This record gives sequence, structure tokens and C-alpha cells, in this order.
Amino acid sequence: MENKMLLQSCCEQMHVQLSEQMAEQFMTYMSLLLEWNEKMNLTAITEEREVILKHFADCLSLVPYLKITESTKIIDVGTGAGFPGLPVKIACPSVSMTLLDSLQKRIGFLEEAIQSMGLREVACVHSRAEDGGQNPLYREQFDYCVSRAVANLAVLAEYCLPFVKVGGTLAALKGPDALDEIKEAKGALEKLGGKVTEVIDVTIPFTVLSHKLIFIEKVAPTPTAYPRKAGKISKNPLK
Ligand SMILES: C[S@@+](CC[C@H](N)C(=O)[O-])C[C@H]1O[C@@H](n2cnc3c(N)ncnc32)[C@H](O)[C@@H]1O
Repeated sequence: MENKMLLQSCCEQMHVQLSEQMAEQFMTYMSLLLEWNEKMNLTAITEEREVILKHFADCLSLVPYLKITESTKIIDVGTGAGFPGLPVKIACPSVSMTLLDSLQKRIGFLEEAIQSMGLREVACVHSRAEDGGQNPLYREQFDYCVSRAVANLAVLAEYCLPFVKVGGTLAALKGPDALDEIKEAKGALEKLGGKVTEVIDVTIPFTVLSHKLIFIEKVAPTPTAYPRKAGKISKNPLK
């Protein structure tokens, strides 16, 4: 199946609205991703079909579960080459999206991709989550924090929940061990002001691949002691 048709078909199956313009933006994103990937390590996925299924469709599986308004602000922590933040932004153009990563060279790629796709209201931030979460510009400023493949849930929650407003949500794309991670993160979530509200199983169309979407509501402000300084969080995860 031709690339654009494959993406459109995935979106139909996942109940994601995809206009012709959005489909074109995804094709631009894919070309740039594969071109830049020859010069720097952005993704281990190098086949176009796999990019569509394992990156684009995988990330777009979040979209039907997000409550988007004209003023929704989202941050993607540990975005890498823009996943899941850029697919979400393309599919939900009204959101204000912040893409945060600690690696400067990935930010260079993101800036070119955003410009080439003509996206507005996307900010790229070169920062560790540990620093960004203590910065008043970003702390408790977002309706959603989204994240994929960055850390186990106890560590991820400390990276991400400080960015989320009370009443907002951390949405994490997780693999098959998600339920064990939730159990292990129970104490961390309580300390950080988070509460798991929903876990959804998703199968990526045209594949046997599945993942879990974990939704964690921010039910109380995160104490100012969190996030702790770089290094401390992953060495000594909250219990
Ligand atoms: C395995 S990659 C995943 C990238 C992307 N989320 C995806 O799903 O393709 C992990 C990314 O998280 C970033 N990262 C790891 N720890 C981080 C931290 N403490 N603060 C900010 N970014 C971090 C890395 O630089 C890397 O780009």
C-alpha cells in the first residue's frame, strides 16, 4: 500500500481525523527523518512502512484519548526525533506543543522539521527534564505531558509530573510491562501528586504490536523538592 494511504488507513482504524494537509505534513516529516538519520542517530527504524506504523501510528494512538480545546498546552518530555509530540501536534493543530530533550543535536532536526511542515505554536527546548521541571516558565504550566520510551514509570513520573497543572494529565506510552511499572511506581506517584486513572491497550493497525497508554491525573501540586537534581532520579527512583 502506498505510504499516504497506509497512514490514512491507520488513522481511520484508530478514529483519528487526518486531512490531506496533515498527511502531506507526515510525508515531509518522514523524508526529513530518514534524510537526517543518515547523518545522526535519530531512529533505528529506517523503512518507510515501519516509520508509518511504529512511529506515526504508534504515537497517533494517543490522540482519541486527549481532550483538546483551543487553549490546550502539551509538553513532550524526552521527545528525541519528535515522538509522540510532533504526530500529536500535526493531528491536533490547535494545541500549543513544547518538545523537550536533553540532546541539542535532536533539537536541530526538530527545528528544521517544524519549519518544513509549516507548524506554528511548537517550541523546542534543550533541557534536562530535571531542570525544566524546576523552571517557573514550565513548571505546572501544561494540560498534558506526553512521553514515550524515556524511563521506567517511577523515574518518568518524577521527570514529567512537575510540568503538569493540577487537573492535567501525564499520558505515557508504555510497553507490555506497564502494569508492573504502575505497581512499582505507586509510592512515587503518591509523593508527586499523581493518580493512575486509566490504562488502555492499543494494537497498532496492520501489525501484531501492542502497547499500553497510561493516564495519570495530577491530583495535587508536586512538592518543590521534585524533580531532584540530574542523576539522582534514575540512580535512586522514588519508592
Ligand atoms: C529512547 S529515546 C525516545 C525518544 C522518543 N520519545 C521516541 O519515543 O522515539 C529517549 C530520549 O529521551 C531523552 N532523555 C533522556 N533522559 C532525559 C532527561 N532527563 N531530560 C530530557 N530528555 C531526556 C534522550 O535524549 C532521548 O532523546
